[in-house]
Order: sequence, then structure tokens, then C-alpha cells
Amino acid sequence: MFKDPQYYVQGVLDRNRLMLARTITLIESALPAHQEMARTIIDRLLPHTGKAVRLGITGVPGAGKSTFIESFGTLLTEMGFRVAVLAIDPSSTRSGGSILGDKTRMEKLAVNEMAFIRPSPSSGTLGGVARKTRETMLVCEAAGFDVVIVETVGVGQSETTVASMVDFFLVLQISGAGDELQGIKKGVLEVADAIVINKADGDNISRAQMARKEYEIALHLLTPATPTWSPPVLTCSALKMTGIREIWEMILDYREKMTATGELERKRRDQALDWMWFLLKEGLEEWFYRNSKVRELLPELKRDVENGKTAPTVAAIAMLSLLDSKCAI
Ligand SMILES: Nc1nc2c(ncn2[C@@H]2O[C@H](COP(=O)(O)OP(=O)(O)OP(=O)(O)O)[C@@H](O)[C@H]2O)c(=O)[nH]1
Repeated sequence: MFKDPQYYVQGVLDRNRLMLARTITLIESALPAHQEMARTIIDRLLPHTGKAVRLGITGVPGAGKSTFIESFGTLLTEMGFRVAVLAIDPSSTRSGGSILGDKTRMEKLAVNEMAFIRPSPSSGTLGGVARKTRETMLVCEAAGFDVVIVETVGVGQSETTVASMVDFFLVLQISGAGDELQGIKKGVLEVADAIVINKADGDNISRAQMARKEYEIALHLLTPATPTWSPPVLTCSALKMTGIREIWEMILDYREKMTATGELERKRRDQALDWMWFLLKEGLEEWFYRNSKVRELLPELKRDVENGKTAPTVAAIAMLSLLDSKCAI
């Protein structure tokens, strides 16, 4: 590690890929010294962030996320945009989060000068992985990437986590036999800014059109998050590269409308504030559990509450009051 954080800051601003990768490694590191360094770097980079289109993508396994991001990302680079692809996958089932695993998933994009692919940090809770991805997103923006794609496989709460850090959240689906809506979680529909039915090619075209109608009806039943935007349903073929440009145009349309009403800026401001509160709560919790007196008394109080000897309110207050003590930590 270099001692001077400015070395990383300048490297990122100079769009030096090696320095970008090293900065992300600091962000992902569990060492307190690295984390402190990463915080300083991010703080200095902050004025250079915010210009990218932040795009979240989710989809069930088999929906064709890699193929889609490969096609979509390649199209964007052909249009002259620089594209960063980050992943949130707390389960890290995919090749242990190794770079090689992700590079082979998107072969063309991986060797594209205009693109940068970074797999999910290989371990940690969803909150921890999300923090690292969010900070990595800011660093990528400072490094001049025009579009940052955050991808998730959609385990647990990861879709809502990704939706809370991007401007636009795209849900990739495929048409199956019968009830199209079976595979989709209701919470995902609620945070979707658009649904895209992939694999609309060959024999599958009419099925994809039928799926599209079903999703349109389902979305129609939900109240949109804003009157400015009703989430549309599109079809595409990531493999045949059809319908991909229309998806980019839709995202631009969204940006234009949401910028005009000031909602995009507000959304980002709210996301930043929510993020601060999240970090604060996480920090407080960590601080609480690190407290030696808490650690000592917690098992006993837990037992007492379980056995009905102490009221939950009394136990909670007793533990919180331990934090007041000067020799608490
Ligand atoms: N016919 C057709 N097949 C596709 C299309 N997109 C992806 N596929 C195929 O679907 C399979 C799964 O695609 P992947 O891109 O690996 O997608 P995924 O299952 O979401 O996988 P991950 O991105 O690794 O999570 C592969 O065999 C692809 O070739 C498409 O538009 N049309």
C-alpha cells in the first residue's frame, strides 16, 4: 500500500486501471488501516462522482444476465461510453467471486478497453458487500465511467439493496411455460423501473410476447413509485442483439423525465441519506456488541428474559445503560 492517499486519488482521476483496481482492493480489505485509507480516498474523490448513469440489473439464474450485460455493455462502448460492471453476490456461489469467473462470463467485455468488470467481493454479509460495491461505484464514476452497472443474482434481499443504490433498476425475466409470474418475487416487481423479457428469439418470440402482456397487467396493478414513470415491459434477445438499443433509449427517456421534475436528484439525495443512516445503525450495533460489559452480561440477561425473570424492556434498558459507563469498551 502507498502511504499517500493522493497517489490513489490521482491515479483514479487519471483513469489508470491499475490504480483503480488497487483502490478497489483497499475498499474490499478488512484491515482497519486499509479501510481508513479507502475512506480518505473516497472522500477526496467525492466531488468527481455523480456523473454516471447508475444501472441495477437482476434476473433469475438462466435469465441470461451475463449474455445481456455483454451485449448491452458492448453496444454502449460502441456508442463511445465507458462502462463499469460490478456485482453484488453475497452468497458468492459463482467461482468464489474470482475475477476469472466473471471474465469468462463476459468474454468480449472483459477485453474491451472501454469496459471494466469487477466481480462481487468474495465474502461478507449483504450489508458489507453492498457497502463495498457502493463505494466502488463512486470510485468508478471518479475514474470517468459513463455507465455503472450493478448486477445481482437476486438472493435474499439483494435486489432491494441494489435498487437502493442505482438510478434505474432493470429486472430481466424469461418466458416459461404457464404462469409467468410464478418465479418473480413481489418485492422485486415493486422496485423494478422496467422488466425486460430476454430470449425473445426463434420459437420463443410469441411466448415472450405473451409473458410481456402478463407482466404489463401485473405492473398495472401496482401503484408506480412516481406519476412521472410507469415501469414498462420490453422484450429483447441478448443473444441476437435485438431490442437492446431500445432498452438504452428507455433508460435515457427515464433520466430525461426524472431530471426534468428534479426527482432523479432527489432520489440520489435520499439514497445517500438512507445509506448514512444504515451505516450509522450498523456502526452502533457493532459498537454495542464490542462492549466488554455487554458481552459479559448479555447471555445472563437473555436467559432471564427467556425465563420470564426480567421484562424485555428492563433488559434492553439495562444493556443500553452499560454504554454510558466510561470504561465500557
Ligand atoms: N436463445 C437465447 N438464449 C440466451 C439469450 N441470452 C442468454 N441465453 C442463453 O441462456 C443461458 C444462460 O445465460 P447466461 O448469460 O449465462 O445467464 P444467467 O443464467 O443469468 O447466468 P449468470 O449471468 O452467470 O448469472 C446461456 O446458455 C445463454 O446462451 C437469448 O437472448 N436468447
